[in-house]
Amino acid sequence: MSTRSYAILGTGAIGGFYGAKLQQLGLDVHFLLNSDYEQVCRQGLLIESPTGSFTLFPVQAYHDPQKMPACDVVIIALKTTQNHLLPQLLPPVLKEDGVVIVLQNGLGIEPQVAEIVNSKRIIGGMCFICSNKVGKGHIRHLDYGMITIGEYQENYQPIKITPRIQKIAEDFNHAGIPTELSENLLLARWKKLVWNIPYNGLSVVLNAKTDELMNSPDSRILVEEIMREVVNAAKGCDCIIPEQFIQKMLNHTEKMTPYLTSMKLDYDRKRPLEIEAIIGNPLRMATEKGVDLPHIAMLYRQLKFLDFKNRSPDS
Ligand SMILES: NC(=O)C1=CN([C@@H]2O[C@H](COP(=O)(O)OP(=O)(O)OC[C@H]3O[C@@H](n4cnc5c(N)ncnc54)[C@H](OP(=O)(O)O)[C@@H]3O)[C@@H](O)[C@H]2O)C=CC1
Ligand SMILES: CC(C)(CO)C(=O)C(=O)O
Repeated sequence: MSTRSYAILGTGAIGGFYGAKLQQLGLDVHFLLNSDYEQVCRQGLLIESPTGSFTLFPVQAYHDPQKMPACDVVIIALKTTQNHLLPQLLPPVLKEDGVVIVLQNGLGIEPQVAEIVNSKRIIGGMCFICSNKVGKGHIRHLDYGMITIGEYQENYQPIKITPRIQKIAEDFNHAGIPTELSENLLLARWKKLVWNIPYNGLSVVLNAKTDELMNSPDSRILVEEIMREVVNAAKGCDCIIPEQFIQKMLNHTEKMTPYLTSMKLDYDRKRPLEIEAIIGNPLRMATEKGVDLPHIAMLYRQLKFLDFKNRSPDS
């Protein structure tokens, strides 16, 4: 049994789910909470999942990172819109030889984290999961769960699989969370964006679930055109995604239970949207390499407009 300790920064849909699974395995897990803190201290974390529902109790819950122990592995599971808090949240919970795993959607977060901790201690993770926080301390896992993990190196240079990510992957695997290891984090992030940019973006702009986006010939064309732009953007950043990958993502989404993307859920709850991490940063990275991305640039401006309007006091 591993003796690694874990800190979860942001005990929501993914942090709550993955952290609870790791604790269920018997690992030492410490959870940072915001508005759910008191409820979770009293009643624990309720995890509903098709793979088995359970209540995690007791929970090592904290409201203040200064009161948390320094851990071997820190999982960043906040929304990226809260990442401005990381300079306060991260240093107290990370052991001197510990590592940070960025389990957030999007691109360009690891370089931001590298401004807080040494870049040699950063790992990126992409979650292929459908999970929602549906109430205080209440996580509903709907489908999937796999995580792809890759070491971060400055400027996203590819790097061989290291023993430390193998060990972390073993913890996840033993906890029932399938993992895949990647030697090229930048490529893995771009591949995830082939899904996230069209579906997260269009779900808000067109007010639609995944099945609606797939069933209308018009929105399906838009999805495909945007996916093609993401593949071109990735190519401009030296990441080659085969053309068949687009069809694979389309087929996969057709089979998915109709799903409201995380960006649409945030929009409906009038929360800030992860526009910069999911669309703005990739758009800027590829534009700097000279790639023209008219659909994505338009999607970015539309989302910025809608997000601003949605959260203005008179909306
Ligand atoms: N949900 C999913 O299926 C997937 C999500 N992702 C990505 O994972 C990341 C996390 O998303 P998700 O889990 O859905 O988000 P959630 O909103 O469900 O979880 C974020 C959690 O962070 C907490 N939080 C916010 N501020 C603080 C703070 N200052 N201190 C402590 N906790 C805080 C929130 O608490 P409170 O609500 O009380 O503020 C919330 O519980 C995102 O980047 C998302 O894009 C990726 C793949 C799938
Ligand atoms: C691809 C998906 C649906 C789950 O991995 C997701 O990332 C999201 O809703 O933001």
